[in-house]
Amino acid sequence: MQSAISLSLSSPSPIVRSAVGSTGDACLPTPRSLRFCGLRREAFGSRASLDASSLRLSRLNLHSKHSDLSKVFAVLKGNGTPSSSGYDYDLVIIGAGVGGHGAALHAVEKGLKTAIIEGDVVGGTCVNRGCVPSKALLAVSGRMRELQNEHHMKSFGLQVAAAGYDRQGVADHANNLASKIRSNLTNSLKSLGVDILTGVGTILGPQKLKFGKGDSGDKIITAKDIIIATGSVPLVPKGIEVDGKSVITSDHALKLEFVPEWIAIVGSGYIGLEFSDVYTALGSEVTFVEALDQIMPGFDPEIGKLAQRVLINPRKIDSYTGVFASKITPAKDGKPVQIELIDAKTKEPKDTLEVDAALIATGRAPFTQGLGLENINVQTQRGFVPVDERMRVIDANGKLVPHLYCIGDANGKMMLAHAASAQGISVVEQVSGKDHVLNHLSIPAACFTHPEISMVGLTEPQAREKAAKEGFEVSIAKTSFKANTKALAENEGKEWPRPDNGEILGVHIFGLHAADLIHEASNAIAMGTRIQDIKFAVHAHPTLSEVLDELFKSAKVKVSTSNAVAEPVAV
Ligand SMILES: Cc1cc2nc3c(=O)[nH]c(=O)nc-3n(C[C@H](O)[C@H](O)[C@H](O)COP(=O)(O)OP(=O)(O)OC[C@H]3O[C@@H](n4cnc5c(N)ncnc54)[C@H](O)[C@@H]3O)c2cc1C
Ligand SMILES: NC(=O)c1ccc[n+]([C@@H]2O[C@H](COP(=O)([O-])OP(=O)(O)OC[C@H]3O[C@@H](n4cnc5c(N)ncnc54)[C@H](O)[C@@H]3O)[C@@H](O)[C@H]2O)c1
Repeated sequence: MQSAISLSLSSPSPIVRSAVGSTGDACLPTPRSLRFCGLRREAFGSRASLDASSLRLSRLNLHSKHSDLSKVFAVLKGNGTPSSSGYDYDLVIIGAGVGGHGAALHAVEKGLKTAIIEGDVVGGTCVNRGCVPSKALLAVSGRMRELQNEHHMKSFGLQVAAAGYDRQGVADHANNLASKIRSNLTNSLKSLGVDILTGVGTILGPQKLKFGKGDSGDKIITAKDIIIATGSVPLVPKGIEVDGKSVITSDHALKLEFVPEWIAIVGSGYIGLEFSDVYTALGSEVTFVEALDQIMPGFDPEIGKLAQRVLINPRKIDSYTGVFASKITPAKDGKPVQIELIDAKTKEPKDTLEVDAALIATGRAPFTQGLGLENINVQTQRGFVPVDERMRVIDANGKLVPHLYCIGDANGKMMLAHAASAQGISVVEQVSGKDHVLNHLSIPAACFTHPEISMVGLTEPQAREKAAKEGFEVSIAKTSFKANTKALAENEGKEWPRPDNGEILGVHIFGLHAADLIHEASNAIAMGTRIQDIKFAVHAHPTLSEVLDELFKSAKVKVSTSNAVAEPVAV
């Protein structure tokens, strides 16, 4: 992965290339283990390629490409120079999850003396209890599905004996991958000289913090700027008793300590859907319990329907919608898990389910315990730290708290690993003297089911609502990839540009490698590339990327470039 990315840079300097190589080589397992110190929480605490640290190290190289040699050496030297700001550090980040890690790496690149405080293990949710182990399990479920698909195998002329799995082997695979990436992340911080301060970070006042076990041994430090990156934990609604065995959250499920015959998944968002893919591939029957009127309510409605046809209907999955799980009692004394369902609107009792296990996937709660927000007059809103569009923290009087930022799950803007990291980078740009506002509508998201769902920008109803409010038309373009030579499954894409100026408002893809394909669209949105220009970009044949080529070409826009021919609008 590293060499593939650095080669594509055509870097003029061999030093730059070897910088990546040597930093990458430094990513050996660390003997130092960081331990959680004193704070209680349920579980205290990227994606297409799982090696997030390699990606970030490569990104460091990518930025360095345009710099002069002294900048390259500064990056290599890392964080050793004393802060010129008069504070102990230029930047202190509380929380070494993906958000904190991304911010720290960018801060070193910018020459800031940086420290990161971590109360548990480096990598946070994504690496230890989120993206990485869940994608490792999904990699297993993808292979199981392929091997179990006799018809598909036969079409290649392949014969495969009955596919089976070793539960502990699968669990070890997920755990080992998380450990490896945790080590990589820790070493990438160390090799750049970021000070990793162990313990709970608490803000004492403006530009002042302490860290430690919360006792007299705590150390006080000062920082010119502070970033809160304390993440989130599973949200368990009232009335649900989690015992970690038969009633579990994603924290427990990722350990795959058992594969239940019948599991109820409460909540059909990202976590619910991805785990339904894993459990059904491993032989479980799944019952969804969803409070809203349809399953997968967060997705674009049409894509949701399509996904239901492929990801739900043919599998051993049934669902209850429009109901709350009001009370869940773990299995005990030979009795199964009891789930009491009430009507989401009337609150009348509806049904009682008896299942082997229940996975609670009803969202995540921001984690700000012990952070000392009261010391700087900041009140959380539904638990989230209030921020403006530049991630600057807003106090209880609606005023910005100088030099204080909050990124990632703790601010609730977009609970995704890459969003946390991008927000961190954006803040570092600002504290280094360059204004930067992240366009959240350009941040892609993906659900790593088989096949995948991906999206960027608005859903169709959101685009129509915006159009009605702002007085423009929306053009809807759709394409399907049923007979593509490269595609082994159906791929469908949808997008909605503005016909008057060609701006892309949203793109949604369902199908093989949708999570990778979305980036052409998200980059186009981020860069402000319009339909009338991108439709002339050439895609290699035969590749899945042609689904986007077709999508862009089929969009109807009124405007044209010098190369483009104006087309009539069909809304
Ligand atoms: C099962 C699952 C699968 C997921 N899959 C994906 C995916 O495929 N793609 C994706 O983009 N996102 C995914 N996510 C979401 C992603 O994990 C989060 O959006 C991301 O981890 C948020 O990063 P963060 O840095 O804000 O917080 P976190 O990763 O939660 O890190 C916060 C860190 O702060 C530390 N901390 C907290 N308080 C303190 C304190 N006071 N002092 C010191 N340290 C403290 C914690 O110990 C933790 O290490 C998934 C989440 C889950 C649960
Ligand atoms: N591939 C990815 O990027 C990925 C994967 C997993 C998680 N995540 C992130 O983690 C976060 C949490 O994921 P999630 O799936 O837990 O949350 P979610 O918000 O995506 O879905 C929660 C679902 O639970 C339902 N619900 C809530 N309370 C309920 C109740 N009492 N009874 C029945 N249904 C109820 C909601 O209506 C909703 O559909 C997401 O915001 C997501 O961004 C991302």
